[in-house]
Amino acid sequence: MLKIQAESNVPTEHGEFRMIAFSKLEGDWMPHLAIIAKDTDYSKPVNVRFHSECITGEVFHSKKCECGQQLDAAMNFIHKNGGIIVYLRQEGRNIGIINKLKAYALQEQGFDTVEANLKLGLPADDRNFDIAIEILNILEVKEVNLLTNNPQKIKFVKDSNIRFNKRIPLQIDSTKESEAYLKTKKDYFGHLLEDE
Ligand SMILES: Nc1nc2c(ncn2[C@@H]2O[C@H](COP(=O)(O)OP(=O)(O)OP(=O)(O)O)[C@@H](O)[C@H]2O)c(=O)[nH]1
Ligand SMILES: [Zn+2]
Repeated sequence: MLKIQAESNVPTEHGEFRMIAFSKLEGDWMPHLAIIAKDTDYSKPVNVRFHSECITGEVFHSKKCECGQQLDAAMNFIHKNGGIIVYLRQEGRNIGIINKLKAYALQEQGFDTVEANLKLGLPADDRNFDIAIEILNILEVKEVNLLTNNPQKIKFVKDSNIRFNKRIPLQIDSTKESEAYLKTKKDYFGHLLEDE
């Protein structure tokens, strides 16, 4: 059973958060994390971001995607307005960093992000958000405002016991390197992205 393995306060550039590690196993090196703003009011809809891990974007500031900037924007918003970032160990839409780098190598040859996964015999997106729902239940969250552009994340909440109040868009301006990636998100996955 998924449970809280450890928790502590963490001061960050965006302010102080409570960080909680969730896993079935105590010795897990890659637990899912909840990063929670101090004054979060659970009696109102809670601002929640489901964020899938992206080491290239978040740690190394890759320009190929907007994950790092989305995480920063979400931390900023949540520190100001209360809420929770559920940080999911779903690197590369859950294909892992080795496969993501293989997919990037194919993208260098001209395949888009979806085609590259399919060419590797992998699904375009191998994620589900059941574990994020489980984490919200452990935290006793009843109703959410979801920070996302991804309709799949909204569907997972709507199909769960958690009430969906509204979506908060989390759009980052595209760059020349991320333009094609964002276009594929919109055209193939139906992401709710406004034209710039
Ligand atoms: N397979 C693959 N994964 C990628 C690629 N670029 C980014 N990713 C992964 O895509 C995921 C992006 O996840 P999220 O930030 O949760 O975002 P999302 O599903 O786009 O939805 P939003 O909530 O709108 O941001 C991360 O796990 C990245 O590692 C790529 O080219 N190929
Ligand atoms: Zn990324």
